[in-house]
Amino acid sequence: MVAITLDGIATATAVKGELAGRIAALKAKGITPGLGTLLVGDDPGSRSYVAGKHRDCAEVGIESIRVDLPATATQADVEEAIKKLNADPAVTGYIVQLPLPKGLDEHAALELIDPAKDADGLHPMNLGRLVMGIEGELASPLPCTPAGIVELLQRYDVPLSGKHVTVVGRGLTVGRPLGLLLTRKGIDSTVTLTHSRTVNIEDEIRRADVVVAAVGVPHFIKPEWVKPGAAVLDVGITRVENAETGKAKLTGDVDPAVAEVAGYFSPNPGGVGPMTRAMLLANVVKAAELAASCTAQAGWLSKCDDSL
Ligand SMILES: Nc1nc(=O)c2c([nH]1)NC[C@@H]1CN(c3ccc(C(=O)N[C@@H](CCC(=O)O)C(=O)O)cc3)C=[N+]21
Repeated sequence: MVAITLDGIATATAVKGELAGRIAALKAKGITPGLGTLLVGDDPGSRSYVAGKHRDCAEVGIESIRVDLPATATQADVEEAIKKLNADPAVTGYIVQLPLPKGLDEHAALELIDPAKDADGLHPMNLGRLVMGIEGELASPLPCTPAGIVELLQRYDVPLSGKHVTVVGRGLTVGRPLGLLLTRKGIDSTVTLTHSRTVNIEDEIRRADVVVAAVGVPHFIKPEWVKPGAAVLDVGITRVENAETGKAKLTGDVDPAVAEVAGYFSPNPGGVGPMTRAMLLANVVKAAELAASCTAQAGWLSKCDDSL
């Protein structure tokens, strides 16, 4: 069997196309959605992702506001930059690119983000709303990678209800919130959330209808661990820079031979990464819409800005 490719590039293009009308409607009301990014330090991977996000914004007609701080920035510098983004009316949503350099407190930084502008859905209040399973007007923005994973699976009609999903990795941006999202009413998967201390991890993977690998260990998932026909999503990425050419080699968490056993396979690059970026744009547009309709407490907004 050769797996059906879950094409994240094509699917992200479709998602972006669907945002165009909403962006036009906002602009007609005099509102331009604006994505802010805060990047600290000079990690080449982070630089490349942030650059990608700004290109995406330009492509769909969203403003982007880029704030870069040097690797030597202190916690106070980072917090001051966050407060400025909270106050900047051109920024309808923003992200603090993670990981922050060693020594900086990520949790304190995330907690300072105005929840109404939290384009990553990583503010504790928004994560709390995800835990509570709040939907509709009160729903929080979803973390972009989990949202992108579910969107990709749904658009390819991969069954999730009652299915067993094994998530490999329990990180803040992927594994942990993905477990919460997949077990929501309406999605209804059964989730096994595995990590580096899981005993016999291959057994947990073998019984999965859907495997999501987000560990950052090159080619960790082996073909003999995968149930034939399962959907396998390769999320983790390891980047090795070639000092001479300056080019980076990207290696996913899944052994490419898995594509011969799986029923569906999302490659890396070209799979979940572009979907993550598309979901970020969707969150920014949604934040701008909520600000525009001034749904105040009903939305992610803690306050209603009459100037909008
Ligand atoms: N606050 C925060 N939010 C994030 O969403 C976040 C983050 N921090 N830190 C790092 C991870 C990683 N991440 C990626 C997004 C897109 C691609 C992506 O589009 N990748 C392309 C290839 C990109 C390339 O060539 O470098 C692909 O998979 O096809 C990859 C990785 C978002 N993250």
